[in-house]
Amino acid sequence: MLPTSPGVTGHKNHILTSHGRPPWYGPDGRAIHNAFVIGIAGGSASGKTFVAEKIVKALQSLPSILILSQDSFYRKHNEEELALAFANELDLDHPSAIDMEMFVQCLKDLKGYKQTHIPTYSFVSHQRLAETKYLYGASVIIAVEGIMALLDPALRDLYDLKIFVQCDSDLMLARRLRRDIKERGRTVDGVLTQYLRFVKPAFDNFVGPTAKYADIIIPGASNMVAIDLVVNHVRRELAERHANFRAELSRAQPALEDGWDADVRNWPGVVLLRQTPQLRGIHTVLRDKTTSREDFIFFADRLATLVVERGMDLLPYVRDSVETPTGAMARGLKLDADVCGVSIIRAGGPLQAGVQRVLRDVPLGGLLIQSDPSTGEPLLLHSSLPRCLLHRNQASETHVFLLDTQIGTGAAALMAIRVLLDHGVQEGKIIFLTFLVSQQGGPNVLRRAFPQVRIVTSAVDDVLQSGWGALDEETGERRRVWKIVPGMGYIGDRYYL
Ligand SMILES: Nc1ncnc2c1ncn2[C@@H]1O[C@H](COP(=O)(O)OP(=O)(O)O)[C@@H](O)[C@H]1O
Ligand SMILES: O=c1ccn([C@@H]2O[C@H](COP(=O)(O)O)[C@@H](O)[C@H]2O)c(=O)[nH]1
Repeated sequence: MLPTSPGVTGHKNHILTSHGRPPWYGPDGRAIHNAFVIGIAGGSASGKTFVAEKIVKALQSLPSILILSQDSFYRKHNEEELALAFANELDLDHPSAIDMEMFVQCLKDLKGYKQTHIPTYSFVSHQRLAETKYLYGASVIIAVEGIMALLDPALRDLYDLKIFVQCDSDLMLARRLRRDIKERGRTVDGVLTQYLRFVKPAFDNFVGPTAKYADIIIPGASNMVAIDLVVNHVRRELAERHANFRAELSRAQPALEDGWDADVRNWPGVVLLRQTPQLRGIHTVLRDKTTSREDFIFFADRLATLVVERGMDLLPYVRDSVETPTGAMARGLKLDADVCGVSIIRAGGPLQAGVQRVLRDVPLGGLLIQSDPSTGEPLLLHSSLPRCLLHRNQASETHVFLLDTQIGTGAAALMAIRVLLDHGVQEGKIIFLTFLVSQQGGPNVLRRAFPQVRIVTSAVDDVLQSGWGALDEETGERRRVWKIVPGMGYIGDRYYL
């Protein structure tokens, strides 16, 4: 757990997720635009955090909003620097006090929809802490606040909107005195010494002059009107982006490319399980609407094992030899890959259990993706990836079994693959394991966007039918639904209900 006490920066960098994250990529699977970034600079205690929090609060109906604080990027201090800091004699207001390179890199990652790890800094111990904070999915707003947020040109290049909070210096000093004594364990003398020696000169030399880069100057007090203007501007910008995205999606109806075989079964990346009598028998039970829940679970579990076992054949193996109990040597193979499983919740559940039966101690994670009832768009509601995927260098070496029992339109699959790629997983190391795919729709969408992803399926059904679901009592609306025909119905419901 990260410390969330005052004086520690972990509590400042947080993502607020409200209604889920809509697609941040187009039908080709590539990101359409970058996250919208707001840079907020101003003197110490001018009200930067206050402004950032008010903006985020006003925009809370938008998904995935992050406040990123420059305070997290103070450098690690050695013993000598620490002693100076505790004596209020370390200059923490000079630009060199901030690890600007790391700040820029983290912001670049977030703006490009990649995951990142933010350092944590304690104002009480004047030190960078051992913990880092994993951040991912801030697709909409990143309000970057810090005294030097507008100083570095590389940082400025990343902002879509630049704000400077202009505050009277007496007010800043009064606020700082109160805050540093209450939250950062300082004394009146200490705060004043540091202020006169470092904070004020740094403001005059470095911070104040960056106001010229701002698109908008916000007063440090009584600033709700200015904040409202900013919020309206951001809303307009984001609405425009969303409208463009919709237009692009509607233009890109899935269609077979020239030269593609009309039958999904013959596509290079699609591995269809051999249609043996036992497999067909299992399918018959699962497709039968009169099958009891107990039988459904039993046969779904059997099918999951067969699908996962087939997926195992797509992983790399190396030669191995072992001595047998007879004293002879036997040549064989051993698995040569780090593998994890990520299921699309909750229909991926039966396959997740299958992966656990086949690969002992396999790291597992989940992605909760549901469709928006009003637009039909997929929404990423929750992501809990296994630890091996949180760091890019490890993620790039890991094979991922992505698990969902059906691929219909391919919308959830596309989103899940995008999340994995954002974390650095290699496209060719993603193997989608499923019970059933539709001949139209899903595989077509996936092959077009991510041709290296392989799909292992136990069946291909011919029809993908769209229709309207049951009436929602609360909204009075019906949700657009897709079903594979003949299909197996909603496998998650039949398995878990
Ligand atoms: N517009 C405002 N109205 C009232 N109090 C404010 C306002 N802006 C900031 N403050 C108060 O001033 C103090 C310092 O503000 P903060 O936003 O933490 O400064 P900064 O992030 O610039 O260092 C906080 O206690 C905050 O609540
Ligand atoms: O260990 C530290 C690190 C920084 N400071 C002071 O913090 C302010 C910047 O933070 P704001 O939230 O923008 O006020 C800067 O003026 C440093 O002097 C510190 O006191 N101790």
